[in-house]
This record gives sequence, structure tokens and C-alpha cells, in this order.
Amino acid sequence: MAGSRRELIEQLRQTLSYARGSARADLAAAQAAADAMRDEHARAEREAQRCGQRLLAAHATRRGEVDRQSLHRLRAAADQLTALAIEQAPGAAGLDWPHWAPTLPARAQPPGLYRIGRLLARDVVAGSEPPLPALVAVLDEAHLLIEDPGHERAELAVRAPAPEPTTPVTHRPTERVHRFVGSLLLRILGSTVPGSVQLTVYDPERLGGSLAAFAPLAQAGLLTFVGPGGLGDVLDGLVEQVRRINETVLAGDYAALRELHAATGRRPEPWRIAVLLGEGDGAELTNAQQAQLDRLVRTGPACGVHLLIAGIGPAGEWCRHPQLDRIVLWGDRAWTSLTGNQFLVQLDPPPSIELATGTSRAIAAKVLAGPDPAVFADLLPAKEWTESSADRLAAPVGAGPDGRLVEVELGDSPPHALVGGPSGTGKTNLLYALIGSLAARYSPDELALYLLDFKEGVSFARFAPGRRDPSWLPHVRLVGVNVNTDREYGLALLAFLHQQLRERAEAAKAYEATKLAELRAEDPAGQWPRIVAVIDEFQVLLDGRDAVALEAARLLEDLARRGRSQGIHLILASQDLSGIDALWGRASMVAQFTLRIALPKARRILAEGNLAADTVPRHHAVINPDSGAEPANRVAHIPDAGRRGTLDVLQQRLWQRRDPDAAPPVLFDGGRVPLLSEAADLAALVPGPEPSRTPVALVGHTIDVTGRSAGVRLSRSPGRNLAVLGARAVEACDVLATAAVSLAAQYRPGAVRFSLVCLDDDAVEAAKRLHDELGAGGHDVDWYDRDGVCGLFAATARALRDGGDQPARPHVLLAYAVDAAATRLERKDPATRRSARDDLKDILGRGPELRTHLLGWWRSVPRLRDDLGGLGARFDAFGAWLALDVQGAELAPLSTEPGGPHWYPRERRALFFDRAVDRRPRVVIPYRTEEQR
Ligand SMILES: Nc1ncnc2c1ncn2[C@@H]1O[C@H](COP(=O)(O)OP(=O)(O)OP(=O)(O)O)[C@@H](O)[C@H]1O
Repeated sequence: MAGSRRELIEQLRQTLSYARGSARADLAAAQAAADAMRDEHARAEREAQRCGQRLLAAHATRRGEVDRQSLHRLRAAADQLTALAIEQAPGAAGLDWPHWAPTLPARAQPPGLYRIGRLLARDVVAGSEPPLPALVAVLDEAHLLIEDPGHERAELAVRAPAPEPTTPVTHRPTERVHRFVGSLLLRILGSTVPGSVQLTVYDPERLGGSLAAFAPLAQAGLLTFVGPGGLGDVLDGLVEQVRRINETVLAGDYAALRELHAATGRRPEPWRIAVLLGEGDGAELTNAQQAQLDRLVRTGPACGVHLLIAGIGPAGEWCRHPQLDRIVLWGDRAWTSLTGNQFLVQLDPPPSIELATGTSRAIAAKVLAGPDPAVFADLLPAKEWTESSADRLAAPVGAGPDGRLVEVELGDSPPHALVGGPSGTGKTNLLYALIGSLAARYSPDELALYLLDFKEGVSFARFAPGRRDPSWLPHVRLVGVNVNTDREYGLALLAFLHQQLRERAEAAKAYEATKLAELRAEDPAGQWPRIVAVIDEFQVLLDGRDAVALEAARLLEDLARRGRSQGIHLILASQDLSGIDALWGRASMVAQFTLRIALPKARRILAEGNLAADTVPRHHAVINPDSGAEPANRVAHIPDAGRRGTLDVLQQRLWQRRDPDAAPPVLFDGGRVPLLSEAADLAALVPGPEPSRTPVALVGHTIDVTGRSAGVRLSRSPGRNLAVLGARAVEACDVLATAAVSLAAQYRPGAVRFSLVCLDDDAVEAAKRLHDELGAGGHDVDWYDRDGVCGLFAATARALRDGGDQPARPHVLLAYAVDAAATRLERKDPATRRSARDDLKDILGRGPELRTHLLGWWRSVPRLRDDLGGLGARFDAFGAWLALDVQGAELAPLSTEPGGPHWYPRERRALFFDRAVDRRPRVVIPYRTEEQR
């Protein structure tokens, strides 16, 4: 038993010992875990601390960044605002006084704002805010009510709550108010065109003493001081101005002068500023004056009438009008109703008295001296090619005595213009100014110009591409210069315009339109620009009683009557219109030319009794859209538009803008002989398929608006020969060379045979040159002289007889001075009893059907007649002829007109007639061919 107890105890001890050991181990483990936890905790704490510091650092960095960014943004915004503010108050409206000088606004630029100081934001630490200019609006915008409650200390103003914009108190204007008004007036006067601002100062207290610096303006009528008791008159006078401007200037078309200015670029009325400095007793205004003041506050700015008010009372309804801005001064700071409670204004120090006096003096002197003469740039619009010509064309040509632009208008009324002025008075210059002014406003889709100058000189040539200047005015479709002897060219232009008139009338009929604006509206895809034809020295065209003059007058009359509704306008200019019977004799035509432009000393262009042209100074013109009736006179100074850097620069600019497919104008220069090598019609000739092709022999340049060549078609019909008539050898040789060279261009070498026969020593050189040129081109060409002529004719006639009806290879006989061999040609061959003349007649008669054509030169018509059979001979063998120095009457036998065509020979001009196509002969210019070789 005892043993089992001992065992039991032993067991228990062991168990206890085991348990103790186990507990100790657990304890140790727990302590180790606790230590580890503590370490972990300590580490976590340290980490947390580090994180916190990092976070703080990151936060600080980020915040710094944000601060920097917002400061940057703030500065950028402030810079933008400053730039905007400078833009709004440009030049003298915003410059600091130390750097201040008057500046002129750009033409048509509306008035901006005026700097009075800089803005102080209330909740920004003083000094850290960017210096934004504080601006106020006056002209075309607002009136100002200026108060000075009398607080002297600026700090007070910064700390004090902003004054509430309640009904203002009427304070007697202090020195500060006067200085403020003076500064503002100087900015306004210095940034507007001299004379465009008129001041009225009502200052019963100091009688204008404090604004005495502006007194020089009074000499120029720009300043009026009004004495005590004058307030009512001032208000009544301004109310009357507003009424007049509304009624007669704005006239229901515009709501305000500002609008009119924006739409037309004109500012027909000055700004009127009334400075009303009251006595501050609050009892100055009667009820009637209150009512007038109320009217002016409401309606003044639209009419350019503005009030700067201080110390006028009692304060009534007018004080609360939104067009009246309030400015309350404290020391050197101010509160304004524009900037509100968030900002105060640190006022600029006032300018020196000398600056104000000097500026006023300069403005007065400028106004008394009159406006600057207009310059060409003044005629140009702000944006080129933006106007529509659907209803009319309108463009300024100069500036009136008041400096405002004077416009010329063409449309339904007035439709056409007469321009007159003796030589040297500036007619050409006026036309340049008008053309430039129109071309800058209207694109070539809106305006097409046809320019013709009958006098010697090249005045309109500048509008076409030239050797030195390849540019042209894109509106110009045709330029004719030196047309003095080529009246036919003028006629051709009128005929062309007449054709345009017909086309437009037909289109208008199809669309049931009665005028151009309607046609354009109905046919928006159509090309219907207004057409303006300018004809300088047009009287040349109407000179005499010949067919050209009669036809020209008929076409002019029709164009003048019907052109108005089809958008075709004529501008006719002349040195002296007084003696143009063909014009004045047609009352209905003259009546259409209601726009009259008279240069100094122009006669008869204005209505009888209207003597303005006699007194208008040099470089001026009287523009009169009412047929010259005196009340419609407008005198304009015309800028120099011919000088370098004016019209030429505009032309370059517009040329760069032209449609790349636009063709240059057709140029006709009557003073220049065209070269065959430059003829487009020659360049277009190429060898054609044989034998179907009918070749054409060119003979000269037509005096026509197309600028094409005239030619004879050498078909296989009777009479397809050409006779060149007259004694001028050089021109005759040129005509034959032109014909030969152009024919040669239509054949491959060998496909045609040329036979040259030259019987005049003077022509040998030219004929030889042609012979060599044809030969050099690979063509078959033979040379015959006096001894060979009969043989050639005989052989050719024989070939025609023997060849049957089948045409052989084309054969062109070029016969120079055929008549020089008269005796030889006459001589009959005893064997055959035929003469060379008989052979010649055979060639002329049968040749064309068998493709043998004779292009021959006879030095007179009787000699040709002799060769054709003498007296009574028929000229049918020559279906085409070209006459050089041959009088019209001598051409009677060749002409369809009884007594012959009306033609007086002139140098380098020929009368050409092709029975197959012409109704009557046309004038051509024989090409110069010498440069050919
Ligand atoms: N408004 C102007 N301003 C400055 N110069 C001008 C003005 N008008 C004309 N002139 C100059 O006067 C001269 C004559 O002008 P212009 O050629 O226009 O006269 P015109 O009447 O056409 O004379 P003409 O009929 O003899 O050609 C030119 O040298 C021209 O530059």
C-alpha cells in the first residue's frame, strides 16, 4: 500500500515537475512573443513617425507647388488682364503720365476706356497683388458722377467698408475732383482725333479756373465755359443735339453713333462732353432741369453726348441710371461703381498743368490748320474683298474738309459718272484712287473693270502685266491704252458691253428679275459681277460724224439707259466736256450720268450756276451725285494714288490673292505694233489632217476686245485669194509673211508648196527672209523674180488646166508687187496668144477649188484692176482684201458699201475684208514679223 502511495506520489511529483517545466517553457515562449510584439510595436511606431514626417514633407512640397502654380496662374491671369486693359486703353488713354503723349486712334477704331489709376484688391495683402490698371468708360458708353466726401486719410478708405452705392450725396467739388476731371479729360482729348471732342464746362464756382489748362481749345471752338445761370441752357442745348442726331443722323437706321461708325467707318458727329461742376448745395437743379438731365443721362451716350457731373443736385432719378457710373474719391484712392466693393482704386497722380496746356494748344492748332490731307491708305477698308455689289458699288475717293471720307456710289442711282477736268488737274489720279478703292472692297467676283484710255500715254497699262511688273489687277478684264487713233477699239468695247447687256437682260428675263440684285438672288451660282467701264478722253470716240462716232453714240446711249438695271456702269472722263455735241445733244443720255465729278476748273460738268469747280483747290474734286446741282456738292481732297507705295502695293497684294486660274486682262496698246511671234492664234496652229482641213492665213491683229488675229480661210471655194493693196512695202511684206508663216505652221514639210515671186526691189530683202525661213522649216519653196514671173504663172495655170478636177498638193503663190511687171504680164505669147495676165486670171479663177491660192500685193487698186482686165473688171477673184494706204473711196469697187468704206489710211493699220465672213471691213494691225527671224 505504502509502496503504491510512494509510486503515486512519485508519479504526482513527476507530473508536477513536467507541468512546471512545461509552464516555464510556455512562460518563456510567451515572454519571447511579448518581446517580439514590443519590438514590432516599437518598429511600427518608428515607421509611423517616419511616414508622418514624409507625409508632412510631401504635403509641404505639394502645397508649395500648388501655391507656386496658383501664383503663376494668378500672375498669368493678371498679365492677361493687364494686356487686356492696355488694349482697352491704348496709347494716351492708358500711358503713365511720365511717358504720356497724345496718340491718334486708327481710322474707324471705336473709343476705348481710360485709365484713372490701379486696382487694389481688398482681401489681398497690400503690395502682393499685381498692378492692374483701373479703367473707366466714357465716350459712346457712359456718364460719370464724381463725389468727394472729404476724407483725407487713405488708410481709412482701405479699412473702411466700401461705400454703399446708395443715392449719392451732393458735395461741393473739391480740388481733388477738379484734378480728377482734368486728368480724365486730358486722356480723352489725347487719344481722340483732334477736333472730335467738344467740351462745355459749367463751373459757376470757379468759372472754369481749375480747368484753365484746356482754355486754348476755345480758340478752335472746342471748349465753351458757361457762367452762373447757364446750366439750363447747357442742358437744353445738349437735349436739342440729341434730338437732332436721332432724327437726322441716325434717322432710324442705327441705334447709336457707335453702330453707325462700325457699319460705315464714318463718325459724322463729334463727341460732346459737358463738365457740370455745381455748387454742392444740392439745390441747383430746377424740376425742368432735372427732367432734362434725366433725358440726357438716358439718351446721351448713343448720340455721343456725355456728362461729367460733380456737386450738382438735388440727386434725383438720373443718379440711379445704369449709364451713370459713380466715382467716390478718398484721398488718393477711390471707389467706383464699375469696380464694386472688391476693389479700390489707387488713383494716378494728376498730370502737370503744362502737359494739359501744351496738349490743348497742339489740338487747337491742328484743328485750326484743318484736317491732314487724305492719303491713299485712308481709302482702303479694314478688310479687303468683303463687300457685296448686289445693290451698288460704293467707295471713298478722298476726304472732305472735315476729314471725313467722301464716297462715290454707282448703282441704281446714280448709275453712271462723268468726270471732267483740264489736263494736269488730276483726272487720271482720281480714276486711280477710285479704281483702287473699289478693287480693295469688292472681289473680282463682285466687280469687273474695263479700262480704256484714248489719250497718248500708258495710264491704265499699269493694271495689266508688264515687262517690269508682272502683276495685274485681278478685276481688270481689259485694258486699252494709246487708243487715240483706234476709235474702232472703243467701239469694239462698247459693242462687247452691249453684248453683255443683252446676255444679262436675257438672264434677268428668264428669272423674272428686274435688277441685278434680284438676278443674283435668283441665280446665286451665276457670275454676275457689276461691270464698270472707264473711258478716259471718251470724246475722241464721239468725234466727227462718221460711222464710228454715230455707232459709238448709239451704243453709249443704249448702255447708259439700260446698263443701270443690269449692273453695267460707265465712267466717262474728259479734259473738256463742254464741246462734246454728241453728248449734250442727247439729253436722254446725259440725264443718265447723274454722278458728276469736277476737278478744278472743269467746265460744264456741274449744273449751270454751280461754280464750285472754279473755286475748288488743287488736288481736290467736287463730287456731285445729283447731276451737278449745287446742294449736292461735296468737296474732297483726293490722295495721291499714283505715287510708289500706294496703288502699286495694293495691286501686288490683290494679285497675290487672285484665283490661280484667273487670266490676265486683255491688253490693247495702240502705240505698240504687235509681234507675230507673240500672237496666240499663231501659237495655236498645228499641222492638221489632210485634205479635210481648211487652212487659215493670218493677216493681222484685230482691233477688238478679244485680242485675236484676223485671217482668211483658204477653202476650196471660188475667190479664196487675198489681195494686199497699197504702197507701204514694209507692211505689205509683213502681211504676206504673216500669211505664209501661219499657213506653213499648218502643214508638215512637203505637204504644201510655196512659190515666192518678188517684183519690187524694196521688198526683195523681206521676201528673201521669208523664203529662207520657209525653207529652213523644211517646206518646198521656190523663188521667182521679174524674169521668172511669166513662167511661174504659165506653169501654174497649165497645171490647173491639166490636173483635171482632182486637187493637187496645195500651192500657195506669194506675189510681191505684181503690178511692177505689168508690161511683161500684158505681153501675149504669139504661139498661144495668151498673156501672163491670162494665166494669172486663170490661177485666181480656178486655183482655189484646186487648192492653189494667190496671196498677192498690188500697190494700188487701179493697178489691180488693170491686171484683172482693166476698166469694168470684176474683183470677185479676191474674196478677201487688205488695204493699207488706200483711201476708202478707192476701195468702192471691192466694197459692198456704196461709195466705199469710211476709211482714212493710217500708219500700221489696215482695212481688212473677207467677203465670206464679214459684214463690213474691219481694222487690223499688220503684225511685225522681223523678230520672227
Ligand atoms: N491728288 C493729288 N495729289 C498729289 N498729286 C497729284 C494729285 N492729283 C494729281 N497729281 C499729280 O499731278 C500730275 C497730273 O495728274 P494727272 O495725270 O492725274 O492729271 P490729268 O488730269 O489726268 O492730266 P492729263 O489729262 O494731262 O493726263 C501727276 O504728276 C500727278 O501725280
